[in-house]
Amino acid sequence: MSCPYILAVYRSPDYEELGFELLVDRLVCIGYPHELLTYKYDPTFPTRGLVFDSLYGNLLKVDSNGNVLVCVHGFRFLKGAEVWSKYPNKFIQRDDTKRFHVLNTLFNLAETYLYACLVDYFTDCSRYVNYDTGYRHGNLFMSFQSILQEVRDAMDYVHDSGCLKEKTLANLDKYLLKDERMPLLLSRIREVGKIFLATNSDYKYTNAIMSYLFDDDKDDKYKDPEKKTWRSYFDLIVVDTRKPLFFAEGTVLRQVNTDNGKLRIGTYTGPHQHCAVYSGGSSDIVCDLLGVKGKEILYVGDHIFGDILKSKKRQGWRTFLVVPELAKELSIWTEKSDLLHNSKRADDGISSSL
Ligand SMILES: O=c1[nH]c(=O)c2[nH+]cn([C@@H]3O[C@H](COP(=O)(O)O)[C@@H](O)[C@H]3O)c2[nH]1
Ligand SMILES: [Mg+2]
Repeated sequence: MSCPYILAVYRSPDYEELGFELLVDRLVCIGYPHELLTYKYDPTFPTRGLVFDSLYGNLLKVDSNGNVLVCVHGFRFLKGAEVWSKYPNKFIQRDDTKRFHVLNTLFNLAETYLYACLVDYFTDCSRYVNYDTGYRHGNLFMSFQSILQEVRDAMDYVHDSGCLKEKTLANLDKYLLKDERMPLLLSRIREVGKIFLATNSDYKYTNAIMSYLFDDDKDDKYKDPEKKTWRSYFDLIVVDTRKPLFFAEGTVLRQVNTDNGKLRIGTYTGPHQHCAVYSGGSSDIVCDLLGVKGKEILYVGDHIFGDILKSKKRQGWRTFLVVPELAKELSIWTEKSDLLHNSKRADDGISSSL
């Protein structure tokens, strides 16, 4: 199992809003205009899986074959002819990852909205001259490609510097959904199999989040000495996994000292110890430590590339992609089934009269 959005479900839109504000702060800090601070995160605009075209600065919704379904520049939706002129046959080569950046994860929602805000701002700002591939300000040219790079760097900064984690931990009730049934669910799964946790987060953050989710605080344990720590619900815990690298060569496996969160030096070579926490490693090491083969593993993740594709294609693991948005989509399909049915009938009617 991966951790964020699987075991730890962030509250939407509060968490994305926090990510967006930290991203804008970072951009302003590195020299972007202060006016950007006036943009407020709008959860109704971004959706997961959009593609940012770093040549023309557009956000695209494409189907699984690369056909462009929707194209938006800032907040302006392009009409059919405009889309055709930029994308011949209304089609893109999604494999061109230098040009097309796919915004796959729920962490990317704030980033998606930020691309729209930046393009909206620079397009309307009289200080900048608009070009097809970016903006000119005096003798400075800012390409959409450089905007992409700077936003990506800002995103990594927000994660790596710890500012997002710090704010999340300071207000866990606001940013995390807690489901009291989690310990029971994991206990039931463990009756029939083994459970492991593999997360890219570090131990300190994982421990804080999981302790909160499992009510694993010291006062409670004092009252009830039988109470189990969150770690006891797992057969194996690996942090700092660096997926997708984890599914290939991986990194050195080290043991975490759970008293102080520090890594023990040297590569861990001993047998697996229950309730121990490891850092790094690879999917092969997980199989060895648990004594299982690839196809015996069901891996639950929310990242179609980093979690699902890599584990399936490289290791033959069975996979389970969590797509929380589907619940909303399905309820729309159910609630509006009459409308959708009538619209299909009208379509069929038009086709048969042609
Ligand atoms: O540098 C980064 N740039 C990113 O775009 C990014 N997206 C997620 N994360 C971090 O990944 C961790 C979640 O990992 P898992 O889903 O594997 O539990 C969490 O700790 C996240 O902070 C990022 N770090
Ligand atoms: Mg994840």
